[in-house]
Amino acid sequence: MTSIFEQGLAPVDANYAVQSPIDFIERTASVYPEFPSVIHGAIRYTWAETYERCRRLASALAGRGIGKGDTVAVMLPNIPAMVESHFGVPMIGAVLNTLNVRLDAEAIAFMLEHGEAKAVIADREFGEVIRDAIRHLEHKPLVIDVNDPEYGEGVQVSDLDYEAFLQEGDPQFQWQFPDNEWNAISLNYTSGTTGNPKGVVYHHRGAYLNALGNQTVWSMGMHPVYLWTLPMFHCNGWCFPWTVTAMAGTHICLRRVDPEKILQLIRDHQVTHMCGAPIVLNALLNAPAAAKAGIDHEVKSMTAGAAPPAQVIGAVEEMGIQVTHVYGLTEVYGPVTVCAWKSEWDELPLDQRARIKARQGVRYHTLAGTMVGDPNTMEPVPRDGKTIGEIFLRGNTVMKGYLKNPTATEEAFRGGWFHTGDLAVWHEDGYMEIKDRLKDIIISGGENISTIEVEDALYRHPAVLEAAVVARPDEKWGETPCAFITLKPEAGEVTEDDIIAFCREHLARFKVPKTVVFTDLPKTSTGKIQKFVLRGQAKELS
Ligand SMILES: Nc1ncnc2c1ncn2[C@@H]1O[C@H](COP(=O)(O)OP(=O)(O)OP(=O)(O)O)[C@@H](O)[C@H]1O
Repeated sequence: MTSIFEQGLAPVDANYAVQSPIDFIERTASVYPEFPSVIHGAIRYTWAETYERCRRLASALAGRGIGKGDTVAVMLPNIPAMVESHFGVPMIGAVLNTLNVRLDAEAIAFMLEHGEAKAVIADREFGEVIRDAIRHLEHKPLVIDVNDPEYGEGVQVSDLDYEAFLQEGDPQFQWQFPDNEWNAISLNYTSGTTGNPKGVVYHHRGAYLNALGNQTVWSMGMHPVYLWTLPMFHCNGWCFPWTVTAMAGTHICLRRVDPEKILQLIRDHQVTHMCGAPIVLNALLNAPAAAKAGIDHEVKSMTAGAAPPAQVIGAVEEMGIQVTHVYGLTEVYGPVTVCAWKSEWDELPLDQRARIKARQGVRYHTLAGTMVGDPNTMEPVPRDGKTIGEIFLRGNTVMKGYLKNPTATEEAFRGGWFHTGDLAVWHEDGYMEIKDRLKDIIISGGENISTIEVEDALYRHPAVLEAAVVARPDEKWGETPCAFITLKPEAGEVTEDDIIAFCREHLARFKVPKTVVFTDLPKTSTGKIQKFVLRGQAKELS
């Protein structure tokens, strides 16, 4: 007897195809050609037009000798050219390197050189930086200038205009599927909250899976109206350029995060979905009441990038915006776990619901496994909601590795898991809850203090707009919590003592900040608070 496994049913062309998210645009453009694809101010495209523009881009790049395995860098805000790059570049087997638009010329030059970019597509807003960066390069890439009519300023980066470049391309270009789904689709440098950028390489299969994973965990139906409040340069917009296209949705472009503009676009276009760091949600909450008025349709938001304080989740939901809380990193294509919601929690009071939702949750369907474990023994911690361990992830939506950095790659994958550097507890129901990043946790008198827990308490203070807590070196305790706080404009007089007294009511005594600094908080381009900058400031205080 031979088993079914031994019947020689090998994969053949008829039953085994490469998985790539560029496939989605062909389907959407052929099924829904007249549906709106991209809206940017006065610019409106249909899916037939967007598909044509992507094919032109692919063809024009190929015409300039760019092809399989070459890197094409883009320095773009969330505009149509950015959506088009997510398809046009990989259509020729090239690798899309989305650059962080907040970086300076030196950092950009490093990335262009390290990633060996053959072409750069750049918006004039960043013209000066790109010009400076390219001056430093030995091998000059082809530079394409994007003159966005919605911007109309900036510095021209080359004589080759993006629209003219598209005209060089064939709108019916017969693009090729990758011959292997393990081929690289994109290169994303880590955003540098830790200061050391590493080139994270994604493959077609992972991008395809995470794009569909997003749709599944969010129960996203057909034709979402998706507002680009998350930078597409960050983990390829968490794979949403591909998700929204798969669902024949409309990409609503947005050059910069401006709460009043966001609220206006939500109203004008009846936006159904948007993503962003908790700080973006907080900014919407604190927008003027008039700007918030008149939104009466259902809006869904997905948040990650930092721990959303329960207070922020509760207040946003009260405002009528439903929150889905996800967690991930650049190394795993954006979000890969979700606080999967259960209807039995619907009846709980808002505050309790928000606390449950503040947990980072369980794996996406498209991720193989999560574990909270001891980083030395790699043994899982007990599911008691108390023991802290590191979060480990594994599966098809973990990066290929770091570009030209085998040591860091090996280290990151040690023991068969991807090491996140995030510390969490595991609850009895299998949901993870982050307590801190390994490098952020405060150790005071031998006790661990979760900066997230202290921040959560601070956000409950009615005068606090934003808060971040870091370790301040201390002779007696080793470290003590130091709180940096931005007050709401209408807060009035609030003192260090007021904040400390408030924290005493909500936290164990050893967790209460010993120092409070009122200031503006330094942030990354994705809206994350740069704790390493604050740690430096806290050190100086000592
Ligand atoms: N839902 C979440 N809750 C708490 N923290 C989160 C959540 N989502 C993401 N994070 C934090 O963001 C980190 C991933 O961020 P990202 O990959 O953008 O890198 P970065 O921190 O901005 O830059 P770098 O890795 O260079 O320091 C996670 O490791 C985690 O610490």
